[in-house]
Amino acid sequence: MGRVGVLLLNLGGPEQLEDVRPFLYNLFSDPEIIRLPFRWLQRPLAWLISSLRTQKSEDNYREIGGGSPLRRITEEQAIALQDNLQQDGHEAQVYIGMRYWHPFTEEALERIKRDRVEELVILPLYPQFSISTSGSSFRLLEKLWQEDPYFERVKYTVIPSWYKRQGYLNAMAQLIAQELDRFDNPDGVHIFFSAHGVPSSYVEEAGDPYQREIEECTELILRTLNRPNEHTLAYQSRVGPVEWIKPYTEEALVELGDRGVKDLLVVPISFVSEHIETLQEIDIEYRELAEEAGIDNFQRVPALNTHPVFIEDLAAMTLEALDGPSLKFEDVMRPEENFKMYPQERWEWGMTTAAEVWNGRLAMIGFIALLIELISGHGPLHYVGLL
Ligand SMILES: C=CC1=C(C)c2cc3[nH]c(cc4nc(cc5[nH]c(cc1n2)c(C)c5CCC(=O)O)C(CCC(=O)O)=C4C)c(C)c3C=C
Ligand SMILES: [Fe+2]
Ligand SMILES: [Fe+2]
Repeated sequence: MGRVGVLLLNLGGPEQLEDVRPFLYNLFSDPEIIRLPFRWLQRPLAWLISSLRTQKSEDNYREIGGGSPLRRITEEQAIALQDNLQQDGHEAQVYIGMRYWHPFTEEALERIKRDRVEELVILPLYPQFSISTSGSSFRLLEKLWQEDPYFERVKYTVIPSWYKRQGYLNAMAQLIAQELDRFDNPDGVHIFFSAHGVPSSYVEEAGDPYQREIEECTELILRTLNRPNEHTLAYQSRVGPVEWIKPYTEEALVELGDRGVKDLLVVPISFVSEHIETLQEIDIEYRELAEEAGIDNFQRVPALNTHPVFIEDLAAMTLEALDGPSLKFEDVMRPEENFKMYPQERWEWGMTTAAEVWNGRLAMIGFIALLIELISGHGPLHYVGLL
């Protein structure tokens, strides 16, 4: 066996407040996050949306100490995985490739090349697959692979999702059981699974398996946990005006409060590290909302981070991937090449859905342009260098 590497993929997060705006710009420049009918619109729109969202995002990051802990935790996971493999007699270098912030995927590939890695396992730190997360990183990797002939030599395999693995399920069940047992009446606690949402069109039109995988993952965790508690699954972190998959976490919490639920345990399930959505959105915003709705005892299960059972399973997954058949970028699911996130496919005259969508889009662009002009004294054409 040649030199072995493991590439951990993750989203990345701003490490300090100054990073928030460029981080958001990178995120919204990704066509897997905002898909537009014209490529040329991507960057101006990314600039616009990131500018409009920076203040709100900065306020959120300020509430958790001024930055995301994602890099630190992912580095700890990488070290723990490398040590675990080494203790079992396997020499492998673990690399981190973030999609929207440092260390970027491009930097990881440079290191992999410099170290002359010959065999590589590509392991996204997302248990479930989504076009917007693992799919986006795979698409970028495929492009980088094609651009550099060095990578023709690298034998690689991709792990698309891994939420069914018993080691992961055991680690999740252990964490939940531990938190349940802190309540006075553990069996009476309502378990609330909160997953990061995606726009409904990803699932309904692009065939993103994300929602199905989240639902199946929830069932598998509950089966492993083997407790009698009632449960709910809902989706958090909606952004923008389009419809996202339902139920929404904020609505589900209010409904449970109205039903008289007093003890609630939140389980974040689409991510394996603490991040802004757990530390700020769940621990601060949703807690406040739940308490207002009458839920007196609101607790959360910590993210897996470097839980030893989880790290052991990442190591086992790596070794199985090295021994098993290799899976290429083109083998892992992705949307149709020219798929559009909005409902129209074919133009028809009259007040059709397509016409309404276009009216809405043009009105929105006009409105935003006006807003920018009012705030800054300069119009958008000035900013993109056209005036
Ligand atoms: C599996 C997890 C995630 C999915 C699916 C996902 C889709 C998705 N996200 C946005 C927009 C934003 N995401 C942001 C931060 C963020 N997203 C995830 C995970 C998933 N996103 C994480 C873990 C984080 C936090 C990283 C950190 O800094 O700790 C943000 C920025 C933060 C904010 O302003 O709230 C945005 C914006 C979309 C549009 C989307 C699906 C299309
Ligand atoms: Fe996100
Ligand atoms: Fe959020």
